[in-house]
Amino acid sequence: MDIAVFGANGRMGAEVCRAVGRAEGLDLVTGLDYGDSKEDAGQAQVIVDFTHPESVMDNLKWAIENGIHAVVGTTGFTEDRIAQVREWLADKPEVGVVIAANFSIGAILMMDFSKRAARFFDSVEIVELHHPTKADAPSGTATSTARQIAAARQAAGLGPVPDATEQEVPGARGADIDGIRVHSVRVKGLIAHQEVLFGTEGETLTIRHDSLDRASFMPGVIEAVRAVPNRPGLTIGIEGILGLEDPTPNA
Ligand SMILES: NC(=O)C1=CN([C@@H]2O[C@H](COP(=O)(O)OP(=O)(O)OC[C@H]3O[C@@H](n4cnc5c(N)ncnc54)[C@H](OP(=O)(O)O)[C@@H]3O)[C@@H](O)[C@H]2O)C=CC1
Ligand SMILES: O=C(O)C1=N[C@H](C(=O)O)C[C@H](O)C1
Repeated sequence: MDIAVFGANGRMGAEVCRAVGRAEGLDLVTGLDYGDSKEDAGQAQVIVDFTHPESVMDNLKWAIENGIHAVVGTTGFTEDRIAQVREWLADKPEVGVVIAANFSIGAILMMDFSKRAARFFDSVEIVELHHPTKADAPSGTATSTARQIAAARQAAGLGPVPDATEQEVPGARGADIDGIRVHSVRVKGLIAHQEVLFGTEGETLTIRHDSLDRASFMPGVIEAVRAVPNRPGLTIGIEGILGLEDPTPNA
């Protein structure tokens, strides 16, 4: 299968180019970076996008219009963006698009465990920690985790998180995503890490995941690349591709 990588000179794109090069049955036809013409990617059956939230929609529109499947790791997928992608796909129902905020198996399990734990705890906050050159805050993974926890709390009939939100300094209590507090740390030496802290009377539960190397994302990316031609339409997250039940929105 012929693959083109968008963002090929970036931290993730370069790793994906190497992973595709090693994967049996996958051929890297081209790696594109900012400003490159997309023409060479026209030969590909699947594009993989790890670019920038400001670039990804143009790339995706182009791929769908040209009948090319896409695996997207770039973050920044709001509900409006997801709706836009669905609209483009309506005109090309044979095209498959997989969008996932995180391709690492450990991170996917961390989100899954957090979703399961959500209904048992009154308090919950998320701390995401990343390398200092990350383009966005909060991370796509933290946003997705917060949304999934909020949905699980609502389904269980829990009210809003009861903890104090007063702050003398703006930002001290983090961002509010669907009622869940999210704190973003940017520190040199880190790659991608997240803690979900739950609390109730007399006990806490902390679920932590660490990506210590970008290699952690590659098995998920390669699985998604192999799967996407057989999954027309939009797939959010790779839970279904990995055989985990109950895929939930994680834009
Ligand atoms: N889903 C997941 O599992 C993961 C997702 N990510 C996400 O992936 C994205 C990229 O992260 P990262 O690799 O660290 O970022 P980098 O900045 O290292 O890489 C992005 C690359 O994309 C290039 N680029 C920007 N626009 C375009 C375009 N239109 N066409 C082709 N290339 C383009 C940039 O070029 P230039 O520098 O010239 O602008 C840069 O080389 C982020 O949104 C990040 O959050 C990251 C890790 C895992
Ligand atoms: O930019 C990164 O590095 C990462 N981005 C993704 C996100 O925003 O969640 C996935 C992972 O956290 C690494």
